[in-house]
Amino acid sequence: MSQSRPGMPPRHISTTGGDYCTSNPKDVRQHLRTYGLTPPAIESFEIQAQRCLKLLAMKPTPIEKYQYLTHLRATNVHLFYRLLAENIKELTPLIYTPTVGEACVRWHEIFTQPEGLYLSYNDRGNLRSILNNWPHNVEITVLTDGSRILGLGDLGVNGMGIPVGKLALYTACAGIRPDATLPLTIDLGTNNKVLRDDPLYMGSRMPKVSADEERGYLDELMAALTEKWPGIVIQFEDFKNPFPALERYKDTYTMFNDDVQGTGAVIVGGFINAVRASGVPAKNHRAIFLGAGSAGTGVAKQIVEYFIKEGLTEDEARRKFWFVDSNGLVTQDRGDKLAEHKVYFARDDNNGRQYQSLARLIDFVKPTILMGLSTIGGAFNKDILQKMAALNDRPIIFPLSNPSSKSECTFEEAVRHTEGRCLFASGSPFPSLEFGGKLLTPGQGNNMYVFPGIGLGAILSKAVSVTQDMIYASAESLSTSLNKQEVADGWLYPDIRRIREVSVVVTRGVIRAAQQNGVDRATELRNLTDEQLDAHIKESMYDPFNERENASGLNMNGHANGYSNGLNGAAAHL
Ligand SMILES: NC(=O)C1=CN([C@@H]2O[C@H](COP(=O)(O)OP(=O)(O)OC[C@H]3O[C@@H](n4cnc5c(N)ncnc54)[C@H](O)[C@@H]3O)[C@@H](O)[C@H]2O)C=CC1
Ligand SMILES: CC(=O)C(=O)O
Ligand SMILES: [Mg+2]
Repeated sequence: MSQSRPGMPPRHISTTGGDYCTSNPKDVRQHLRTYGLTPPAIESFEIQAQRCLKLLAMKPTPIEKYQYLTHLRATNVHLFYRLLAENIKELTPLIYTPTVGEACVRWHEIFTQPEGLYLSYNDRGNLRSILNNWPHNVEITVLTDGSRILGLGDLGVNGMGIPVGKLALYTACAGIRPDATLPLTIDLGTNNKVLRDDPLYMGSRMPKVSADEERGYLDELMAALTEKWPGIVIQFEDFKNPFPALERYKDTYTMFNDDVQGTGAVIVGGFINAVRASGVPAKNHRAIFLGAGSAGTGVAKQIVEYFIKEGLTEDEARRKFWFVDSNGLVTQDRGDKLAEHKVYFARDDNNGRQYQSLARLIDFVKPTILMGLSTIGGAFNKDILQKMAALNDRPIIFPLSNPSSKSECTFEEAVRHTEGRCLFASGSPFPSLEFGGKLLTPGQGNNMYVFPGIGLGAILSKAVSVTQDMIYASAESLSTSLNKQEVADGWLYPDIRRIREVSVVVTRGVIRAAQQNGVDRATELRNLTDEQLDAHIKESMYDPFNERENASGLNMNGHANGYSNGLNGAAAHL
């Protein structure tokens, strides 16, 4: 790894096509003094991409492919994003769920280079000055404490893979410039003793600090981030208990919680289409949720809002949900102290019966909808799925836990055990399959369909806060973003290959909601027609294919992209 010179961006945070990029023309090579240090050919993107894809194919396992792509991003950021743009469906599972899950579990073993900022509990009092070490102007950060990474539990600072992966999607899906993104992991200790005892673990070896200590630390961090980068959008991600911070900061900072709010929005987006396709009116639906954590209750809260818009009273809407957690059906008389976020949905009509088994609860509730946000892989077994099929023409089955190993069922299981009749979306991707002479394609109910647009909408509108209306607007916009073919094919979510177009629609909805709520500071956007606003959104997006714009990126900080004077940083793939 080559070192940066003082005052220059560290080499590991690539904002360039790379000093040794084989597409650099002769004059750039001369300017960089790299002439002769790369093979003579001046290569097109297509040729470089061919080599990258060949190299990728040569890597036998997903984690090796992940490592290769990490290396590519670190050494030639524009090539990485071009490749991603052209192969988004194939590459997303490698840089995001499911592979990012394995990468986080093994982060301490596979770590080769820093890709974000780590702040520790011992750094308190100095957070503002440490932020100065970050060499770029930041517009958006994804922040985790690693305490609930996907459905994999507390992974401490190993959780860094999540901010890195989410922000790569911000760039790929919503065109936020790579150098405007900050992956941020706070090390407040971990309750994962196995990791703490592992000599390779790179975080502090103490148990997680108390809730009071966490609050004080986050207060300092939020103020520091906003002072350093006024207008920064802060996305909280994969906190075991995200509710206190969301409640505390939502009205005073431009922040949102992706697991509670983003997930709620993405599921409502697909759910609106599923309800339509089911043929059952909204008022006749009944939902069982396996898992009553931040994501489960976040999703249900947003669906309540949808049901209210469909004409139900809030109480009627709330009573459409039966939540099951690790202690069984969530009821008011269960005998344990319910966490605050579950109280709203706790049942009082269980006649003293405490349902422990999902199968028996299905017999009792006769649900039209089964949602999984429980982290329990395989929980929707054959018996459960067949019960749903027996009760409904088009059962809505959403196994949303991540990564794939934690999915409550696979697409294939859902299709086979419902005779191909289910309306399906999962958190992690599953392949299409042939059934009954038809090719069936699963929906992916993953917050990646909305968080890029929520973030970009907040940035462009210069929102002072991220309101509930902005979140809901992202859901509604997503539900309208399917094209005619996707609707005709019965899809619940648009094709991921159109994610950039979808992000424009979502971003526009978010900006309009910010304007209606009066939280926008970019008030000049209020006068734009939708067409003009779409054009403005597209224009603001980083385009890895735009040679001109990216060439000026090469000159960031007044330098051509020749920071290193050694060969160590040479891109092995080029
Ligand atoms: N598809 C998507 O976009 C998203 C998916 N998720 C996934 O949702 C899952 C849950 O996330 P959070 O709600 O934040 O976690 P959490 O830890 O807050 O909640 C997990 C819930 O599952 C329950 N649970 C655990 N074991 C159970 C069992 N045997 N039977 C029934 N319930 C059980 C727990 O009691 C708890 O209520 C994770 O796998 C996460 O990856 C989260 C956010 C977005
Ligand atoms: C997708 C996501 O945010 C999660 O599984 O936590
Ligand atoms: Mg998450």
